[in-house]
Amino acid sequence: MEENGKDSGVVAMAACYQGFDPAAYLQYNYTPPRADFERTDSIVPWKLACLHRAFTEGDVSGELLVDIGSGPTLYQVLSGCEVFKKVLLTDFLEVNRQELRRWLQDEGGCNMDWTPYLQHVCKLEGRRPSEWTEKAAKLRQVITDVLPVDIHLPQPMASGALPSAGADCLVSCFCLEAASPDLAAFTKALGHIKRLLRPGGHLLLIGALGESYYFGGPGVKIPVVPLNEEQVCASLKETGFTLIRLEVYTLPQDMRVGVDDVTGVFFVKAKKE
Ligand SMILES: C[S@@+](CC[C@H](N)C(=O)[O-])C[C@H]1O[C@@H](n2cnc3c(N)ncnc32)[C@H](O)[C@@H]1O
Ligand SMILES: O=[N+]([O-])c1ccc2c(c1)CN[C@@H](CO)C2
Repeated sequence: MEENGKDSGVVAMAACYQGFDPAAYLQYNYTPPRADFERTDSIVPWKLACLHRAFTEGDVSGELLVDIGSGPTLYQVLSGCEVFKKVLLTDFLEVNRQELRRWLQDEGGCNMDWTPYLQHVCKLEGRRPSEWTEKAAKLRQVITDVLPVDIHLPQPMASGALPSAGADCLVSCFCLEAASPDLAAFTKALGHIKRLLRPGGHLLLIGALGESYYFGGPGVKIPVVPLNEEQVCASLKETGFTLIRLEVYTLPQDMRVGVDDVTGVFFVKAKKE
């Protein structure tokens, strides 16, 4: 711990993110092959299927869904937007919050066309893919804000950002392990975000397995806490979450495209008792 009370590893992680490039990040991870809706073994369709099932199997409900560490993406809430009246997106970087606001304001200038994602989730919902325009409108209606967040603070969001009882559901994808200097900080951050969730609320957590770095832009190499399934389960247990389901995706060789050294992806559905 440094004299100003900030952990040096956390300060170093924040410095790594100063070069983060939303457009490059989207290009690296959210275009084919990693986002190929014609391939059953592509990563993004697998994530969307996990999220769709988790949001629609009947035990998740309430008013408010909060996505922690949204980055420049909103695939995380494409299913949740049909279940919750209000959705908040959050990120540490203004460049990412701006990217999300550009899409929400629908005034052009976005670095991403989410149409194939909207169409794919409509299909998962048994709707015609052409209903993607209704889903886009629903998203723009329920996502009421894009707010700052810092998972390393005991109170990750500004006081008053959430109702005193907390959110009814949290989703967080590739954030904690990619923003933490080590496993202890990862686990501590999990405890911090748990405080944003009401008792009985659910956490849907997606993350990288076996990853030690990723590129957040050209030449922007960001260290990642390499996790295995046992460590994920141990951190959830240590922070008092009840594990409901853990699913694991192992990357086929052609999904390893040089933008990181990730070997697998985990999906966790857990509950705060
Ligand atoms: C790998 S990206 C994940 C983006 C997106 N959720 C996804 O699924 O692709 C990691 C995100 O964590 C954010 N981040 C970095 N440090 C953070 C912190 N201290 N608290 C919260 N988020 C942080 C970054 O700004 C970035 O958007
Ligand atoms: O394949 N994907 O869908 C995908 C999406 C985002 C990310 C990864 C893979 C792996 N690296 C993480 C950063 O730690 C970010």
